[in-house]
Amino acid sequence: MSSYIELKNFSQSFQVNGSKVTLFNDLDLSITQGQSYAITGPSGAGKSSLLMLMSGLEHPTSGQGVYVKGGHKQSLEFLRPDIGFIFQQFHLLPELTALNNVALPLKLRGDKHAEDKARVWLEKVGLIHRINHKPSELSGGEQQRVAIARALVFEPGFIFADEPTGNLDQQSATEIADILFSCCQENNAGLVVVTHSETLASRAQHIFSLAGGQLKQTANEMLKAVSC
Ligand SMILES: Nc1ncnc2c1ncn2[C@@H]1O[C@H](COP(=O)(O)OP(=O)(O)OP(=O)(O)O)[C@@H](O)[C@H]1O
Repeated sequence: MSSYIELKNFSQSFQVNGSKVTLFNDLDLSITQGQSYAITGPSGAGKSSLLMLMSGLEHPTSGQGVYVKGGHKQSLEFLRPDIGFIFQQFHLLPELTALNNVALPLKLRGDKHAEDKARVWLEKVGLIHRINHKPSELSGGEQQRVAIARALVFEPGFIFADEPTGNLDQQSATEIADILFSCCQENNAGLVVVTHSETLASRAQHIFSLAGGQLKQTANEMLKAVSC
């Protein structure tokens, strides 16, 4: 039975200098393990905010969010140990080698085989020859490969990626997208990608556009045609 995340009637607004700013109202969305999703939309539409809400790391102004695992319904806070994050700026720890960056989530969970498992993941993302390099000694594309390995090494049910190719040239972006989608598929992880790139979005099975507070599903075929 696949796990899933369900958001119902999600609304988010902020008080800025005494006036109310509404990002979205009554938004509904379901994310199922093993499926891939892209969220596109203009700058400031609330895509990153939505990612933080669906991961349970922030709370909506109103609405219900549930995480259903093994048929058991629980609040979104219980999702935290079961999600991996990937960011545009990589966010690797600068003092640690690639190996230790990837091993860290396992070490924090008390896994005695953390480094062996990290090595396997660095091999999967094509970086076995760079395991002792620190982030400053790696290219942007290599750092993002480390970040993907770190996000997936503890086999979470869901991966949330915020502009994962935003800092990369076209060739590195294509390579990173290949690795990200294939690794998530191999691990049966649900993948949610927030992006301005139509090329990246078109790889997802489900594509949404967030604009003017409305989340709308886009026909994948249409976007694929545009991005070709
Ligand atoms: N805590 C907060 N208080 C006030 N405003 C906020 C807060 N968090 C986010 N915002 C505002 O919400 C809006 C949406 O931000 P968000 O980063 O989610 O947009 P985005 O669609 O991901 O944009 P981009 O594509 O540029 O990254 C922005 O105008 C931001 O300033």
